[in-house]
Amino acid sequence: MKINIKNVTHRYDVEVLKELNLDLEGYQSIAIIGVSGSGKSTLIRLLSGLEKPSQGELYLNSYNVMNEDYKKSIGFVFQNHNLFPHLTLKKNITLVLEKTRGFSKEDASITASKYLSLLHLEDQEDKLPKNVSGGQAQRASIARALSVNPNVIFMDEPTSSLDPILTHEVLNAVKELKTIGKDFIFVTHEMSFVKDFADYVIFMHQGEIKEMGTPSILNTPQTEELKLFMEKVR
Ligand SMILES: Nc1ncnc2c1ncn2[C@@H]1O[C@H](COP(=O)(O)OP(=O)(O)OP(=O)(O)O)[C@@H](O)[C@H]1O
Repeated sequence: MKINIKNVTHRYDVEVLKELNLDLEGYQSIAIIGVSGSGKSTLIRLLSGLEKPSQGELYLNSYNVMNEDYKKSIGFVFQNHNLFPHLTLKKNITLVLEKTRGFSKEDASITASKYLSLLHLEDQEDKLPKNVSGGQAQRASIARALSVNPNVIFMDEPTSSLDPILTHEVLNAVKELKTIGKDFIFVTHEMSFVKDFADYVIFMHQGEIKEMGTPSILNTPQTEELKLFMEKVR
């Protein structure tokens, strides 16, 4: 994928991203890491077009991310699964496909089953979110994000609400998606997942990109901030 960030500043009550510039091309799976409050979620929300920057512009694959066509070409997985509680896992997907993508009932059903199976949920599709594990619900929300056939999938700490076993289960399922030909941009605190899945890493610190490069930067930090971060997460 190709990312171009031009002079982006974002503020809520204070400035959380500061004059960010970035030009990247040729990576398929980009991890954004950093301590809590460093601006990772803000950056991924801006890149996905969920929020508009206070200043500056962001482009993904040459689309301005505020473009409505762009927004239809991406999928987003939130920290919590965000499924409709009153709908089964399968209905959570078919509803989106029918209402926002114009799928017929039959096509929506076939597509939902296909992606639920890909995430190993074929025997759970008729259950409500409250009747499956947190890991299964999060896998269903990944299936939902994939079902609209996006070019890029964003994941904002998809395992932050899960225990270590469920985290492992969800991340293993994501690793299996490496070969499906999609691009991924994700925030995570799981460094082993970064090493296994990412082909590029962006390390944020206090609203700035402090270091970036292939995952090997994690083994040889050049800045004191990344060195300290790696000591904390190890
Ligand atoms: N909607 C908001 N309103 C006001 N301040 C916000 C909002 N969202 C984030 N912030 C602030 O912006 C800063 C960066 O937050 P952000 O969520 O991007 O960091 P993060 O690195 O993703 O943190 P975490 O790992 O805890 O999710 C923090 O100081 C946070 O309190």
